[in-house]
Amino acid sequence: MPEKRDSAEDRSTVRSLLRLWPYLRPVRLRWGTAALVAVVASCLGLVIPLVLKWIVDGPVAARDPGGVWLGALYVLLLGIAEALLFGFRRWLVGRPLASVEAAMRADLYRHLQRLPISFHDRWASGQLLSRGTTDLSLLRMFLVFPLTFLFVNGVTILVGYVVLLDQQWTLGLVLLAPVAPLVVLCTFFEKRYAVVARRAQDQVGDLTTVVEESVLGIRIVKGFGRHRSQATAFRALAGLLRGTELDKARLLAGIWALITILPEVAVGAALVVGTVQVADGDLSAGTLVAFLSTTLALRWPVESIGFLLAMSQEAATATERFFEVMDEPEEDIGPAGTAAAEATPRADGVRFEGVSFRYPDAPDGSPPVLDGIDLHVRAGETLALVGATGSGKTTLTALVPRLHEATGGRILLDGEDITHMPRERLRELVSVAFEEPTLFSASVGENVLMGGGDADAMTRALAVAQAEQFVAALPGGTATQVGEQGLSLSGGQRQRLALARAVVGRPRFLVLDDPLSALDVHTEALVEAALREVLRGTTALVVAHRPSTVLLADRVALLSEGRITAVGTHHELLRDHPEYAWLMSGDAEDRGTDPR
Ligand SMILES: Nc1ncnc2c1ncn2[C@@H]1O[C@H](COP(=O)(O)OP(=O)(O)OP(=O)(O)O)[C@@H](O)[C@H]1O
Repeated sequence: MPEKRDSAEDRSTVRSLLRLWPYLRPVRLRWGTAALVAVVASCLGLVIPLVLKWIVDGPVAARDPGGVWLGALYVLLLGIAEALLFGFRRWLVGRPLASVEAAMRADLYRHLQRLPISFHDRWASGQLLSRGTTDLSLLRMFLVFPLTFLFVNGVTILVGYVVLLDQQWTLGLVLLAPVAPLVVLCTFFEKRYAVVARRAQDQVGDLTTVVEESVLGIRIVKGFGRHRSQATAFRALAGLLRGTELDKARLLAGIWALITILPEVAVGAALVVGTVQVADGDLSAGTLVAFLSTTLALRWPVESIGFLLAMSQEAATATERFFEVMDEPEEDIGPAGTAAAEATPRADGVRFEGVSFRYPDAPDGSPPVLDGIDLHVRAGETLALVGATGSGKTTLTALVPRLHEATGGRILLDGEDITHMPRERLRELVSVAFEEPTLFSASVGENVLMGGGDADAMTRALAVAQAEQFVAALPGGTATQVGEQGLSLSGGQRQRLALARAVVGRPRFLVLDDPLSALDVHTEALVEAALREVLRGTTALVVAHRPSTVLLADRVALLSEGRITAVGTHHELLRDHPEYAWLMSGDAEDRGTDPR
């Protein structure tokens, strides 16, 4: 994962949280009303001690039972009003804040779809998953509770202290004594907690990655009997996370203890001073009762500050982690408008002119994967790309739909530079199928129609990919659910559906990265015969490892160490280029070594 860890000090908690404002803005009225309702409810709690003072100094002193009952009724009504108002607050914010979380999640998902492949190459999927789930849930909890209560409790404490100072300023000052040390301690705590909270949230991401990999790779894990080592790796990470969570708990326990003990000591001192004052006749018993009840009413607002700060810190970290992804630049969508699409370009096929490419995360000084590629795939032609493993074939094909950006040179489709085309149009023109076919949790039909076209086109495409028969035999035909949540298909069946998806929209340009590798030779021959029909009007670049696939092509280009070293027909290359002959001989697969 590329992001900085333990970087919570880079940005203050408040500055991090302020970035949530655009999401909060639509619900600001409701949130503001809810906060006001909570302040009123909380301050109602401070009226109760004043009623107690009235009861003690009034009806109790005058031995008037009717007055005491009346006072008790006031206290009961105040309590009920406080509870109702808090309930109302919850109702006001519950739904709007859930929609804030939903909006953030939708934005994150949309953004992830638009980030370049190089971003996804760099980031572990578990880190992205944890940001979209755990972090956003943390943020919703923060918006519902700590954000409101830091404000509400702050106002309550302020009002409470004004009431206390008003009742007896000397006792009030005794209670205020711990405020300064507490502010210093809280600041120190917040800094330490920020670092640990960040570490914990990153570790949750790492753990998610391990779980995800183990689930996706369960066949390998079982096949190689690696469940013990996977479990060990999982336990190690879980142990790390447990340690970090314990660090958090220790810090929280420490600050909670201080936040509880210091004010309690001050209350004890105020009680002693107050009792002496009552004994000296300087203070009424009712005032002392009211004073101490107010202090008790302030206990929760004061004690809660510790964990409210902790939750705010976690929310700030979650916000940082959310915006680390959101701040990543999206792929540029290319020039706006469709003017270029309307001007009918000359049919020129695909041209690579001096194209070079180096992966952004390649080590410094390493040679580029592709270097000065000049290649012309004529309009309507099928060109096979052959090369040793690791020679850059997949990389070259990925440059055509701009899954990666060429770092030098240019690629022209029918004479038009692909960087001058809107990306959407480019991807309409170019269709792709990869050796590793990915199917989504959707029906067979939906998977195929991702490539465009209609029901008739799908029937044709399934026929080309020789998938008609097995699809018809599926329990629900093309409506059968496949992918992770659905029926499991064989590798060859998946490849054929991926191929159908690539050809269904009858694209002008087709890029196939060894899409028939999992088929038996008979099925491959049938697919190729049908593909030849499709490819007649299409310019195609096909990565090939086997002579049977190469025979599908009009010409062949040999890629060697990132350069095109020969172009010609299969037979010309077989005759003139030992490396090609070696690659096609089958010995290459058997020996796994290069003839050079
Ligand atoms: N995301 C990446 N980051 C850095 N280097 C990469 C990345 N993907 C591939 N490479 C490197 O680029 C080189 C070419 O890889 P590529 O997948 O294009 O080869 P290939 O010819 O398609 O191989 P194969 O026939 O085995 O599929 C390899 O050395 C590989 O290690």
